[in-house]
Amino acid sequence: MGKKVTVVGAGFYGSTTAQRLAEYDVFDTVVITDIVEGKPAGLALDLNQSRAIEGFETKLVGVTTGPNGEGYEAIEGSDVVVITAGLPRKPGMSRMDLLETNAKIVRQVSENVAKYAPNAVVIVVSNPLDEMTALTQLATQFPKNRVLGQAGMLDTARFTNFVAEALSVPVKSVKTLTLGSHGDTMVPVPSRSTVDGKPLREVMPAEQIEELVVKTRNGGAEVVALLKTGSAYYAPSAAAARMAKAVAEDSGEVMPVCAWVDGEYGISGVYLGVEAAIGAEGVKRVVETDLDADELAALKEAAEAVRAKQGDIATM
Ligand SMILES: NC(=O)C1=CN([C@@H]2O[C@H](COP(=O)(O)OP(=O)(O)OC[C@H]3O[C@@H](n4cnc5c(N)ncnc54)[C@H](O)[C@@H]3O)[C@@H](O)[C@H]2O)C=CC1
Ligand SMILES: CC(=O)C(=O)O
Repeated sequence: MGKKVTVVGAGFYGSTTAQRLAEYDVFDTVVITDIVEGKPAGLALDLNQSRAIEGFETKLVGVTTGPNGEGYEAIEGSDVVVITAGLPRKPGMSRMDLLETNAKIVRQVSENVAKYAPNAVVIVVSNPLDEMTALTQLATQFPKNRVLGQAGMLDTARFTNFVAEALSVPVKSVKTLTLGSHGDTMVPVPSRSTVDGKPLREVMPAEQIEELVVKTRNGGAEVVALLKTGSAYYAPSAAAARMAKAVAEDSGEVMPVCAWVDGEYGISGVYLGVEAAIGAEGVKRVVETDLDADELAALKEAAEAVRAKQGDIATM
């Protein structure tokens, strides 16, 4: 049977994710849902009309859902569900300021996903990301490997871009890594970063690396401050779409994602940004990498910060 993916939320993140997923042409169907009357259907109509130009066969279906789960039958049989529903930040807001509002939205969406797409892998993007990923697992009661969050790919892509720009080298020649939370305790990992295979620390002074680490942590806020009306979506949707593709193709590709950590790095019982192999079952395995002592300490600190918040969301 053909593959099916659902994108919940037809805002900036959801619509660009749906477009990327359709253009990959690896799914038979992309369903896009929102609570706004007509918007998902309009987006699907528009995207379907681009098929003849872009040359993809994937069919898009847009559905408006109601407060009591009306319309959710459309997501039945989804192999993957990407949850983008929720408010984005405005200038001056932290991701954590979205916690209570988005928790209500994500819980309602998750309960319907559990009911109508009980076998799906769920990729969460709504903020605050680490907490919303934990909440989705709680509300769906899906196995922990089948619920993961998108953040690390985006944060890593930002770090890579900043290094490439600073050194005026092709993006392709740069490899970086970012772990930890999608927030203040994000952990960019210079020790695992290279330029043309050479350690980043050999080609860039320590102070400049530190500047780019800080710029990476503020990567999302910098875009919010410029856009003023919402948050980033081109790079974020590229990351979520790649994760959904890896699930559909059962590729086993290793990506930085928010995954359930159970003993890796000496950390247990928390959703955290780590590298993981992604496939049909979601997270196939968490992949540990060597970290410097200070990077490992920062990752443990991130785990404790996220754990404290993930406790609160159980009651939201
Ligand atoms: N994890 C990450 O790296 C990133 C996360 N985000 C987060 O993604 C979320 C979406 O961002 P945008 O698309 O830019 O916002 P947006 O405001 O453009 O779209 C959000 C959409 O969610 C819809 N929605 C609200 N309640 C819903 C429900 N119960 N069911 C279905 N749809 C519902 C709204 O009607 C709206 O169309 C935000 O929480 C944002 O902070 C954004 C960028 C990066
Ligand atoms: C919005 C958000 O989380 C980001 O751009 O990183």
